[in-house]
Amino acid sequence: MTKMAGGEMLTQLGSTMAGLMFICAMFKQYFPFDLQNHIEQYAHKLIGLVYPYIQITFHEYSGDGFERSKAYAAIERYLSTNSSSRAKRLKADMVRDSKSLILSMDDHEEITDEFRGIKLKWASRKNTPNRQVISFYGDNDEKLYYKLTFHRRHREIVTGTYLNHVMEEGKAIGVKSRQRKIFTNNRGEQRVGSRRTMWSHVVFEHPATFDTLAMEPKKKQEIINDLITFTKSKDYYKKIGKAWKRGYLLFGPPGTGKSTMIAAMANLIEYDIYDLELTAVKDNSELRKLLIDTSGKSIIVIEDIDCSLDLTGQRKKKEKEKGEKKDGDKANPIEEEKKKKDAEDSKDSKVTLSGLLNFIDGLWSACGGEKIIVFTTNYVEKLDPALIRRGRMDKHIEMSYCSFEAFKVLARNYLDLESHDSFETIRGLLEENKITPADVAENLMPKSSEEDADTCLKNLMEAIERLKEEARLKAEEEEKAKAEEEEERLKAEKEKEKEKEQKSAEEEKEKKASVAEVKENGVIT
Ligand SMILES: Nc1ncnc2c1ncn2[C@@H]1O[C@H](COP(=O)(O)OP(=O)(O)OP(=O)(O)O)[C@@H](O)[C@H]1O
Repeated sequence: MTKMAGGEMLTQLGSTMAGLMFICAMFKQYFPFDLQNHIEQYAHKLIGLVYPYIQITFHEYSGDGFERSKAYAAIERYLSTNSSSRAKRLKADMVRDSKSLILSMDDHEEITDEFRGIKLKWASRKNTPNRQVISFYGDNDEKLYYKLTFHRRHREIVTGTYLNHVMEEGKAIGVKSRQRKIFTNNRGEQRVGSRRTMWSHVVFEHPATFDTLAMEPKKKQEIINDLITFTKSKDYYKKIGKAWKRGYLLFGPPGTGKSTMIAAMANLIEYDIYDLELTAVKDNSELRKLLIDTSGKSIIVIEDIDCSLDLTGQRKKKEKEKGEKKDGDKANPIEEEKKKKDAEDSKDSKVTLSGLLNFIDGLWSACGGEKIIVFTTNYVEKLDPALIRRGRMDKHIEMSYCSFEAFKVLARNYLDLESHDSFETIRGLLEENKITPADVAENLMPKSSEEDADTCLKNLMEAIERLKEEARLKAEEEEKAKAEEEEERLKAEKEKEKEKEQKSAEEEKEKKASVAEVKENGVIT
């Protein structure tokens, strides 16, 4: 056999390609579309007999063509991490709900993947519709799809394990890169695409994390472990036959970080937040609808549960202490109007305690994937034990006044301080006085560029001393009021006693008079 020179070989390859292209063009031009289809089908069958590879295609839009295929999206994300370092041509896109650009293989690009020693080929393809078909069906969209090719001896492992692995990885990447949202139900029904929902949302961007949360480290770590264990326990919950959900009850005085904790939780496990305003829910069936409309990987929050529902099922107007209007504040007409509307709404609402219990652990509560339900309250003792019993609220977390350990977290966050001469004094002050982390944080925040760490710590110590003095005066006043009350009570008791004595003296007198009358007249009346 004569050896061909490189240039000669290329020339021959070029002319072969040109020949093939010519045949294809003739084929497309002179054969009717239906006949082309038939010939292609037979050609595929013929190839299947001698070709040892299997191909699976994943179309971007399948079935009715309205919804983007979840499998396609998962593969896109899986390949975005796998292909971005290997493919030569990439395309970048900002996918809906994603916080960053998604890099994926460009159309007609190919890469190989390896799984348990098996080599697989992924290709990104695009079908440009045939003109005859466009004119007939009016469908002129390009169809994107991925094609997976592998040797037929690996069929079982690919269809049984590899594809699951791709889907799981793709979904996990999706969860990591998606923008998280915070939903609220107090804006009435909304239309999202073709469906209606009671939830409206914005992107959730709260910066709180467990690092910035002031709390005893041991307690904090316990909560972190609990949350992480929960997120990884799908199989465990399945095994024990329990819906994959967990309830947290956060209780403590205002300003101890209950809302901050919820934000830190959502940021840690990357869940969405559904902030459920119970006073805006009409009745139990609307509550159930709202629940069904929540997605998996979400934290459903009911803040100040004691203000939203009383134990007989009659709802009260929500009056959060922190939001109450101070005396002398000018009335804001919009606020006033809103309050009036809230009050009217809450008169119409009929959510009952049993409706809420059903919401937490009824049959519907298992729908839609993993969920965390959080209740917050300033008055845990006001809640019905049925509502917060273990199993419903699995973890009760007390958010308390600022301890020295919690203060150290705030000092590190706000002032970049690990230690300071004043820390021991502050430790003593915090042990003796009740001050919320919110108040400590407020004092540690520099109010101007002239305020350094020393000034902020001094401000804090003065604030605690002031609080101490206020608490002393308040205790004195309370003592005085109590003493006055006691005095009043004793005085009232004495007067009552005196009245009683007077009354019995009068009765005695009357009795004596009537006896004398009987004696005198000899008649019993
Ligand atoms: N434990 C904490 N760690 C860090 N910051 C805190 C903590 N507690 C309070 N803060 C600060 O105080 C502010 C108010 O706290 P937050 O709203 O979380 O308290 P809360 O307990 O939810 O109050 P309420 O019961 O009134 O809703 C927060 O924005 C945060 O800056």
